Amino acid sequence: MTGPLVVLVGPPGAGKTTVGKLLADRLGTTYRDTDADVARTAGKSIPEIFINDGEDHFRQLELAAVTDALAEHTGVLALGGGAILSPVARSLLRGRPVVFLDVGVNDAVKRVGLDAPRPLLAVAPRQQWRELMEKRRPLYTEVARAVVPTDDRTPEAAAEAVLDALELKDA
Ligand SMILES: Nc1ncnc2c1ncn2[C@@H]1O[C@H](COP(=O)(O)OP(=O)(O)OP(=O)(O)O)[C@@H](O)[C@H]1O
Ligand SMILES: O=C(O)C1=C[C@@H](O)[C@@H](O)[C@H](O)C1
Ligand SMILES: [Mg+2]
Repeated sequence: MTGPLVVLVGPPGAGKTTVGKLLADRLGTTYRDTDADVARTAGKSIPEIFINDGEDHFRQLELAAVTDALAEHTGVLALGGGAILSPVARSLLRGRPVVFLDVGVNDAVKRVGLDAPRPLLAVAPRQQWRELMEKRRPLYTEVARAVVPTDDRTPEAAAEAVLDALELKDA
């Protein structure tokens, strides 16, 4: 099956974007992010899509972006945190080199607090993050070939662990 060399999944704050870019550099390949694809297609930011058009519309755009990226991209691909909610997306991920970047609530909330606004964590980040993970952990685990914990790990160390897990060290 052709397609991405690495697909990263995981909740907001897991470091998919940060680690994905490091991995692409390490592998001498390109990085693609379905969140960026969706924002480009819609011509607005993700928070704006959530506010103006609603989450359901965002999820439709996201599934189209995931489908296209899996068909076209051969480098490192980071999926939006909620992309795995779609059963269609999960079935498209079968047999792919998917890594679940895991993170606990403490590190995740610390990290997302430093970064761009996440619409799903805007009100009560800790509680919303926990609820989201309760529902999603089984889905991230289901699609993943490997799980890489990122708590107390730098993005560089997490990228190394992904290469080890997928046996891409000599790639
Ligand atoms: N292992 C890490 N240790 C410390 N900080 C990190 C780590 N990974 C990412 N970060 C920081 O956490 C923030 C969120 O990271 P990033 O945007 O890569 O997460 P994401 O998984 O792509 O989130 P989203 O699902 O919202 O796209 C950034 O400020 C980033 O610099
Ligand atoms: O976890 C989620 O549902 C999301 C994560 C981000 O990557 C974006 O796709 C958006 O903010 C929704
Ligand atoms: Mg990201």
